[in-house]
Order: sequence, then structure tokens, then C-alpha cells
Amino acid sequence: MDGCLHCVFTWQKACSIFHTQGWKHLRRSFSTEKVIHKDHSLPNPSWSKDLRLLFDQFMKKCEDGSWKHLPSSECKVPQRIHSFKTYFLDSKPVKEDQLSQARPFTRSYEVGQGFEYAMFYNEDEKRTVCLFQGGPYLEGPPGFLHGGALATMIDTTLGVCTISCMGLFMTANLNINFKSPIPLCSVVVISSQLDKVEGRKVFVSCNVRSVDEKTLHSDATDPVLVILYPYRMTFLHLILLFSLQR
Ligand SMILES: CCCCCCCCCCCCCCCC(=O)SCCNC(=O)CCNC(=O)[C@H](O)C(C)(C)COP(=O)(O)OP(=O)(O)OC[C@H]1O[C@@H](n2cnc3c(N)ncnc32)[C@H](O)[C@@H]1OP(=O)(O)O
Repeated sequence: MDGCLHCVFTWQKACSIFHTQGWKHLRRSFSTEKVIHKDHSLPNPSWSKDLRLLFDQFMKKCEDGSWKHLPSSECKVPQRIHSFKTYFLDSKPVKEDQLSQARPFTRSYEVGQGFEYAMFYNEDEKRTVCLFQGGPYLEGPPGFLHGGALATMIDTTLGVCTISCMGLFMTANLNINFKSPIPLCSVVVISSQLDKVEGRKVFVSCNVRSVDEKTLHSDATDPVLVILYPYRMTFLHLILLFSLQR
């Protein structure tokens, strides 16, 4: 949710400044805000051999331009909730002092303890792949990953797929089949693909497999994501979005 709020704010603000004043003003406008940046989607000592190997394989695929690595960023922009106020007029957003503590859920744990992941996007195939290692603080059944933690990562992967192809969104419906438990600290591959678009509704499929692809851990059946501000987002936009966050 945080990632989504953050993204909506940044994107909406970027659009409005870009259209009225041009991109130089856009960058200047953001430069006065206090932003802390670190790319969490790069290898760190907590990454297992499997995660590093997969990461390297996907980085290799990026060399011909078919896949893109999506960097992460940790950004604290106090006003990021404002654009949501305009969409959800009757909702009561959190107070300013609470906002300063806000951060994307999946990036809120210490290194290696929670969600370790990297995302890759294939524009032609409208696919997103997330390489995910769930750390010890995400335990559900003893020794296994919590289903809610996996749901979070599925939602995030679907979200990145949707935002990359279509624009800003909210998840309206998400059904997950848990087929085989995931050992804690192991690595899985979450693949999502845009299937169809009906008006503002985006249907994205998703499955979660073991590294050797032999085990299907989970799949999400016909999740529906609703686009808030329809816009065709190109990779250039995503880069712009990330550079604004830094
Ligand atoms: C690449 C790097 C980028 C930059 C780096 C940032 C990373 C970026 C990734 C972020 C990754 C985090 C991902 C977190 C994603 C969340 O966690 S979102 C939070 C959880 N979701 C929510 O809180 C949503 C709550 N629900 C709502 O706010 C509203 O119901 C919605 C979904 C906005 C829809 O409301 P609305 O705009 O008034 O639209 P409404 O007219 O009701 O419905 C539109 C259409 O959707 C359909 N619909 C509505 N609800 C449903 C439903 N439950 N089921 C099926 N259809 C439905 C309607 O029937 C309607 O269909 P049509 O009549 O058009 O055919």
C-alpha cells in the first residue's frame, strides 16, 4: 500500500509539473524535499547462492534490452499521500507526523530478515518477474513462509506489472491458491503477466515457482487491479519516476 501511495503521489505530481513547467522544474521541485535513497534490489550479503545466481541470469538477459532490472528506492516524501486525497475524497489519510515514519511495507525490515527481492520487467511480453527470498521474520508455519508474506509479494509483483504496463492502480481483488509451502529463507520466482484490460480493470495472472521450476507453490487466479489514472507508462517514465525518488 505504501509503495502504491508513494508511487501515485510521485507520478501524479510528476505529470502535473511536467505538463505545466517542463522536466527541469520537475527535478528542481523534488530537489528541495528530503529524500533518502538506497537501492535495495541489488545483491547484499544475506542473499543466498540461488538468489545471486538467478539475479545474475536476469541481469544477463537485460544486456540485449529485452528485460529491465527495476531498482528499488526508499523514499520519504511527506506529501506523497496528497494525490490519494484527491481520489479518495472521503477517506481520512494518516497525520503528517505518522507519514514521516511511513515506508514501503516490503522494504521495512532489516537487511536479510524480511523481504529480499529483485524485480525484472519485459515490456514486449508485458511480464514481470520477482526473485524473492523470504527471511526469518516472515515465518508462518514453523520453518515455512507466512502465507500473508507471500500474498504481499504476489500483490507487489502484480502491482509492478500493472504500473509498468498501464499506470497507477489499486488492487481490487486477489485470490491466491497456496499449493505447496515455501521453506523459510529459500528462493522462489514470482512471475506475473498482463492478460487483458477491460475499461479500467486490469487482469493479471501470477504464479510462484521454485528455482528449478518443478514445484508450483502458488498461483493467483484472475486478480483484478483497477487503474486510477490511466496512462501508458513507458520504461522512460519508470526511470524518470525512480530518478525523482532519489
Ligand atoms: C515499476 C516500478 C514503479 C515505481 C515503483 C513503485 C512500485 C509500485 C508497486 C506497488 C506495489 C504495491 C502493491 C500494493 C497494492 C495494494 O495493496 S492496493 C491496497 C489494497 N487495495 C485497496 O485498498 C483498494 C480498496 N478499493 C478501492 O479503493 C476501490 O474499490 C477501487 C479498487 C479503487 C475501485 O473503486 P472505483 O475507482 O470507485 O471504481 P469502481 O467504479 O467501483 O470499479 C471500477 C471497475 O472495477 C470493478 N471492481 C471494483 N471492485 C472490484 C472487485 N473487488 N472485484 C472485481 N471487480 C471490481 C467494478 O465492477 C468496475 O467494473 P466496470 O463496471 O468498469 O466493468
